[in-house]
Amino acid sequence: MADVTLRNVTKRFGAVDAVRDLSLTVSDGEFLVLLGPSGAGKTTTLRLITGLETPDAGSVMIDGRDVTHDAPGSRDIAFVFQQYSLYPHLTVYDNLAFPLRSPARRVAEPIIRKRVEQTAELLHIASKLNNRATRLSGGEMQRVAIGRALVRDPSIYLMDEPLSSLDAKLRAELRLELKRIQIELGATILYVTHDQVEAMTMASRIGVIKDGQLLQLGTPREIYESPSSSYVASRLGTPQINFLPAHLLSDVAMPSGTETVGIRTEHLQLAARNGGQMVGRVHRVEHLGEQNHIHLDYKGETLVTLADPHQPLQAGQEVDLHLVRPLCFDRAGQRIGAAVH
Ligand SMILES: Nc1ncnc2c1ncn2[C@@H]1O[C@H](COP(=O)(O)OP(=O)(O)OP(=O)(O)O)[C@@H](O)[C@H]1O
Repeated sequence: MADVTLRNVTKRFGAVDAVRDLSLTVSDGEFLVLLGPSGAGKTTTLRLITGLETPDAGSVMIDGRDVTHDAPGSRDIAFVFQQYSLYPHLTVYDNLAFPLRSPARRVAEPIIRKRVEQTAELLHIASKLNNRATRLSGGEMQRVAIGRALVRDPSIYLMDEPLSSLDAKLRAELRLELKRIQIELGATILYVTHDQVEAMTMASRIGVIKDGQLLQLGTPREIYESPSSSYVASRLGTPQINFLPAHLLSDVAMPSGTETVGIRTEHLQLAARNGGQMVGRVHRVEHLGEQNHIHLDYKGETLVTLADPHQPLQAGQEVDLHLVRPLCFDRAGQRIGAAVH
């Protein structure tokens, strides 16, 4: 496989800066996930790598070679789209074989057969090879779409929300399989999504992107535990991180300049009233099965946290709140270090 580098890449569409001065390296064998909301510039970034778009500034390198102005076909990239993009009139076998049968490749049929069968095994669709593409479930179709990228052994795989059209159960299954396959093949993958669970579970590193800018790049753990800004902190974690204005926490020691305190569920301990400084009132208890979501009122603000379902908490009850090393942010939303408690 290969590595891919974007150097100070900018792409504008009229007045819109779809990608702004973006620099990023996907290392050989890495599973890098770009995480961002709709319109963040994720698809444009992938299209710039494939050559379907040309940057207004900056360069794209594959394995140290500047490919910025090379034709898409010469870049040796496989792209998996959000939609299945299969040939409906062809069998699964022929759909998988299609990329290998291009006249430019001239791969011999016995080799094609071997590659197609290996790929089908890898994706657990070997028994479906003779089905027409339309005679498959959604999950099977998307496996074939992924398989069409995998048969080719390209420099890099680019994946644009390939699981987003599937139901939750299939998504969870394919997440695991994609990660397994990536490790088995040692594949280099750049995967874009707005789904934090996909990013957390599959990525070697996550790049958080917003308005065409890469805000932070790091391992899932780094991004979760040490977000550079309140925006990045809000992209990961369920329930979402709570933000409180610092002036409501006058008894908590925190670095100077702290304007907002970010409180994840693990930063907040609830205890029976025992004279603590911070008192919250349980507003609502949501039963989710293995855990409860607790909605608390604190000085007119709402905090949502997780609690053990056996913890006896009821709406209307007052509880002591203890903060454990929450995240502190300045006026601009930049992180300035955890509160000392
Ligand atoms: N061909 C185009 N012409 C004009 N504007 C475009 C074009 N392609 C993308 N844009 C704009 O560029 C910005 C980034 O779009 P992009 O599709 O890269 O975002 P995205 O993060 O992939 O979003 P989504 O998750 O919705 O697919 C958006 O504001 C979009 O409207």
